[in-house]
Amino acid sequence: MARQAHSGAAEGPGIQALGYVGIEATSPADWAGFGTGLLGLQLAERSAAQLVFRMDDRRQRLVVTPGARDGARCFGWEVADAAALEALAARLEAAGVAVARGDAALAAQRRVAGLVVAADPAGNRIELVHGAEAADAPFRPGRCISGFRTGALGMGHAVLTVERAAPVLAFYRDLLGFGVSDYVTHPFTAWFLHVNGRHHSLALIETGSAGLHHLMLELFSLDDVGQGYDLAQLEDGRVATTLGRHTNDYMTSFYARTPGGFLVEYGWGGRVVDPARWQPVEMTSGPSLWGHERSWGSPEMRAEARRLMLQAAAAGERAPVQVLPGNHAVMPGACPWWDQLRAAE
Ligand SMILES: Cc1ccc(O)c(O)c1CC[C@@H]1C(=O)CC[C@]2(C)C(=O)CC[C@@H]12
Ligand SMILES: [Fe+2]
Repeated sequence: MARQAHSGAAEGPGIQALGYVGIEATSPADWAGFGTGLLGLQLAERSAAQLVFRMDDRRQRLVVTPGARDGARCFGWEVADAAALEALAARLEAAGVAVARGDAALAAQRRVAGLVVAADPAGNRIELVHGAEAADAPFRPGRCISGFRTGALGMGHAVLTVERAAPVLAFYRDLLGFGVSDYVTHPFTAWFLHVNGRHHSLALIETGSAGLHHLMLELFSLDDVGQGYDLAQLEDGRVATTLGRHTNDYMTSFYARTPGGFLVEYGWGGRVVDPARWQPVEMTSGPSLWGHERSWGSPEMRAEARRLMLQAAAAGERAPVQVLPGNHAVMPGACPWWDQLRAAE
C-alpha cells in the first residue's frame, strides 16, 4: 500500500489526537500558580499526589506529579475505541515493541476507558488510550481567557529533544502512523508530525540528548496570548523567547519557562492541514517569520538565530511591497508566505 511519502496519518487504527500529558516536577507547588495565573488552566484537583489541570470539557489534560526530576512523565495519545487500541497494540508487538495493558486502576487514574503503555525509542512513556472522560462541570479558566483550542485538534503539541531522530521518527511515523508535515535539516534536524488537522502534535529536535523541549497550548484569541505575554514579562526570566510567528504552522506565540525548566509555547492562530492530502515539505526558512528572539543562550547562538530570522524575512522572490493608504497591508503576491497565510485563513 502506498502511503504517500509517509504523509498519510490516521490510516487504519490510527492515533487521533494528543489527549493528555503527565509532568514530573521537583516543585509541584510552583505549577499551581503558573498553570492557573499565567496559562489560564483550571486547577481541578490538588492533592499531595498530583495537580490535575483542565483546559476544556475533559476531566484532565495536564497532570503534574511530584518527583525527583523535572520533565515529561507520560504522553496520552488517543485512538477511536477499544478495537483500534487493540489493533495498534498488536502492531507494536508485531514490531517487537513491548506493550503493557493498563489495568482498571491505571485507567481510572488517567480518566480513560482503556489504555496500553509502551516506550518510544527515546524512552518516553507513551500511553495509547480511548474513551477519555468528560467533566460534569463546565471549564473554569484560571484567569480570564477565551479558552483553549482543543477538540479534534487535541490538547496542543509536544516537542521532544532526541539524541538521534531516525529511530524515534521511524517509531512514530512508520509504526504509529503519524504523518510528516515538514522537516528541517539545517542548522539542526527536526521533524514535525501530525495526527489530525493540527500542523504538528509532535515534533522531534535532534540535539544529542533526550528530553521535553516544550508543550504548545493554543488559545482561541490573540488577546489571550498578548495578556499572557504581559503577565510573563512581569517575572524575571519567565519569557524564554519574545512573541513571534512560525514559518511552518503559522502559530503566533511566545515561549514561557515553566517551573520545570522546559518551555510552554503559548500560541494562537495555528493553521489546520488536511492529513489526507498533505505532502511532506522541507522547511528552508525559519523557524520564524518574525520574533521568537531568545532571551538565553550564548551570544553566538543568539546571533545565528537572528541571522536565520532575517533570512526568513527576506526569503523568496518578491514583488515590490505595496503599502495601502491607511493601513499596512502587503499586497497579494508580495511574498510567498503571505499568500500561503492568506489562503489558509
Ligand atoms: C520550528 C518550529 C515551528 C513550529 C513550532 O511550534 C515550533 O515550536 C518550532 C520550534 C522552534 C524553535 C526551534 O526550532 C529550535 C529551538 C527554539 C529556537 C527555541 O528554543 C524556542 C523556539 C525553538
Ligand atoms: Fe512549538
